[in-house]
Amino acid sequence: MKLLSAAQTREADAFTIKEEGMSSSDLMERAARAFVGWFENKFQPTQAVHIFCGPGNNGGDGLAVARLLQQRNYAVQVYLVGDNSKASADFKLNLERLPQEIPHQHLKEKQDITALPEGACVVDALFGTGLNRPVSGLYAEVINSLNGSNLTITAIDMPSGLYTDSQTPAEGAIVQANYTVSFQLPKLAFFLPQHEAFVGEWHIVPIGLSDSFIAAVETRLYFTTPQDVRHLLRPRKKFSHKGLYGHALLLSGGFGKMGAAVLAARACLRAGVGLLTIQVPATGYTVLQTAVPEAMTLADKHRRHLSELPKETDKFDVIGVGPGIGTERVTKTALGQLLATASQPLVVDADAINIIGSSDKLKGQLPPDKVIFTPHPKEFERLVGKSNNEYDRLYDMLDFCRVYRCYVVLKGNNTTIGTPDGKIFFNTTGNAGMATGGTGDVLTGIVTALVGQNYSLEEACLLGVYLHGLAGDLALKAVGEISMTASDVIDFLPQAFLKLQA
Ligand SMILES: NC(=O)C1=CN([C@@H]2O[C@H](COP(=O)(O)OP(=O)(O)OC[C@H]3O[C@@H](n4cnc5c(N)ncnc54)[C@H](OP(=O)(O)O)[C@@H]3O)[C@@H](O)[C@H]2O)[C@@H](O)CC1
Ligand SMILES: Nc1ncnc2c1ncn2[C@@H]1O[C@H](COP(=O)(O)OP(=O)(O)O)[C@@H](O)[C@H]1O
Ligand SMILES: [K+]
Repeated sequence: MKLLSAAQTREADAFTIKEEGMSSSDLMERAARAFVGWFENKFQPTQAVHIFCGPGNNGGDGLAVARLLQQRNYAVQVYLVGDNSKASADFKLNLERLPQEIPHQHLKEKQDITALPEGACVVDALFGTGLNRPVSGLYAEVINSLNGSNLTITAIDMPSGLYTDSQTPAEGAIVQANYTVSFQLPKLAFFLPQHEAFVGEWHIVPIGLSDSFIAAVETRLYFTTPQDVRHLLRPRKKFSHKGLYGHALLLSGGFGKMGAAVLAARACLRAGVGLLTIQVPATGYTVLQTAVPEAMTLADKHRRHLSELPKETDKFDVIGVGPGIGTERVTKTALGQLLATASQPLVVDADAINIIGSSDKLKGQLPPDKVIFTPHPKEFERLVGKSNNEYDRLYDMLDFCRVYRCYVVLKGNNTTIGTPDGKIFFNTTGNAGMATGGTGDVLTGIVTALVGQNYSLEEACLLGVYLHGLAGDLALKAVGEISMTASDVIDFLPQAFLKLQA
């Protein structure tokens, strides 16, 4: 699904209003109803609701929400913050519609801010996607007092003060919401870890924005939904044989890190590869033969480190390289040979990223349109460099993808995939239980398997990352986030495939 900028969201609102022949206040009413539908499921009418409204349409939403909640027997109190003389037309309309029984108070200066009762629910309707400068003055005072209140805050559309799609200047006050209930589509800001404390848990409520507008609008930003990836999965043909599902080679493992090779290999097999060969340092030979009997194992001549490529590398359809390999000189040399000679796609992870990141020569040898990097944030920094903030990191990632014509899978809570043609996809599966050693090796195995099965590199990234997170989400239900291990993620991979196919 596409992500829209704040400006595109405004255009989508305007287009929808025109297309459906309704007024902007009708759309606002729809938005308020959608918000209230979510709110009712979350909070009981026994809780007092304090709604803080700014001067624009976000404040207008807040006023409409106040009216609808009061109809549903919530005890509502409204605060009109700042100077409302220049308020938006739909704000004014909804202020007129506000029933007299709902107490409302103007907050015009700092002294007007009072403490809220314990247990109250706060609704933040100060600013939404129309925010156009950092929040200061009275609005900042209100925001700071809400943030200090320890009350549960639910933001309408956006946590007030946070820019929708660009870096918020450091001096601006930002609401720290527990929940953000946003209209129709998530906003770019929700996907950046630096905003966790502001956005809280985000939810989307549909408001019927024009499908045709969204289909036509140009963007390079996407988030992955089950619908987006489901259709990518290809069923197996009845008369097919293992030769049709690719022969993958994994170059992985090192002394003390043979487990990385085991995890990547097991995941690779569970993700449907036809044949798998693993090359490990000689001491790992028995480990791999025992732990992964389905795979063929080659022993490197070096006991502790990878130091050579197999004799016939051409026969493999894909090569996954990196988990557990270390950064010894012999390994660097072998990796250099691989980059210089590989004819097939490469999935590059862990220390293979670190080695390439530290050498401009190796970067210069990257074969175009053939490499997928799967760095975690530290490895990303070593490969691409340090960015000023997480927006810049997205642009730096795209630059890197464009210059080297490669794919980058930046791992994290919303793993972010960059493509050489300038697209960015945010994944939506996965959980903090996966923050444990070895889960990245599992991803390498999965993506390698998918490339081996002839999925395009973009498809393999999207599908692999989605399935990896989904397996983690299914594991979460069975073992919880604290006990989850990388092996659990592999164990739930079959169910993840089944769920996506269902
Ligand atoms: N369009 C639609 O039909 C629908 C829209 N919807 C809702 O509308 C929201 C967008 O509404 P919006 O565009 O009116 O902007 P909004 O976020 O309320 O802020 C603008 C106001 O704030 C002011 N202002 C800005 N920054 C400021 C600052 N730092 N400090 C102080 N003031 C500041 C700015 O004033 P000015 O810049 O003129 O001083 C202006 O008055 C969207 O998030 C969703 O909730 C839904 O109802 C669905 C239908
Ligand atoms: N908080 C989180 N939410 C969702 N996924 C996470 C979280 N933390 C880690 N993960 C996932 O777990 C994997 C960790 O990879 P990585 O750091 O390379 O681990 P390792 O090197 O131990 O294998 C990545 O795919 C990442 O997306
Ligand atoms: K808001």
